[in-house]
Amino acid sequence: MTENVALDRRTFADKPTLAKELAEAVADHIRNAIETRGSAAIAVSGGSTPARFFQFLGKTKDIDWSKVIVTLVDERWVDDTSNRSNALLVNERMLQGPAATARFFPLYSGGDEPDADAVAKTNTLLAELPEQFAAVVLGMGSDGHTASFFPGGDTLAEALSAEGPTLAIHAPGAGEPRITFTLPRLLRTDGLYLHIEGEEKADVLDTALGDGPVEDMPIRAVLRSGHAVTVYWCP
Ligand SMILES: O=C1O[C@H](COP(=O)(O)O)[C@@H](O)[C@H](O)[C@H]1O
Repeated sequence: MTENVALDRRTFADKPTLAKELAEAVADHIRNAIETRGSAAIAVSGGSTPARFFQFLGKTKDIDWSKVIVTLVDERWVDDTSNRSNALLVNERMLQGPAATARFFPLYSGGDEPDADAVAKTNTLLAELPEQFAAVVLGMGSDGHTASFFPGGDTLAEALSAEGPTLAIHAPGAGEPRITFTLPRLLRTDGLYLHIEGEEKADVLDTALGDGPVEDMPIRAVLRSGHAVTVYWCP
């Protein structure tokens, strides 16, 4: 097992404070990437946790948002009018105001299933991404999934090892078919964050940091990757 000696766990008093601090950290990465590489790309999670963080980040004024690409670490295979769509959340909560001039690269490319053609279409769009993300912000489910690396996922092993950039995955706990960036592609990032809230998820993280198979708690693949991970947590 690869021990992650580079785990930095930060605790915040409440959800608004965490969201503001995380937005400032990601904004720093964006500004640095624009300064050093001319543009910045970030990949963010969906679900319910990041909404407040998206609002703070999207309101950041001292970023040239026209040089920023925003994408998702994973997506449910639903169109962007569905309340299950991670893209809808990003559009409604982040890509308003100052951030409205950012480019958004969706992972959902149409149809009922993320079949080979649909994933190829998404991957063609993603070929425009810079080699390195400025920041990747992961979430985590109470089953230990992150991105769409779900326990029991039919392509989990490939998702954790392939170059990608994305692939389709189906899992009993996933709700819908999913598309996810692969772990190797997500690890090509300046900053890697795990944003979790509440005692239950802190306990899940503690369990994940113990021994046990990656297949049971795929977040372990991130924690054991050797990449520095900064955990943002609040009660
Ligand atoms: O389905 C998903 O769930 C996880 C966790 O979401 P949360 O609602 O518990 O915050 C999320 O990180 C992932 O991007 C999303 O597709």
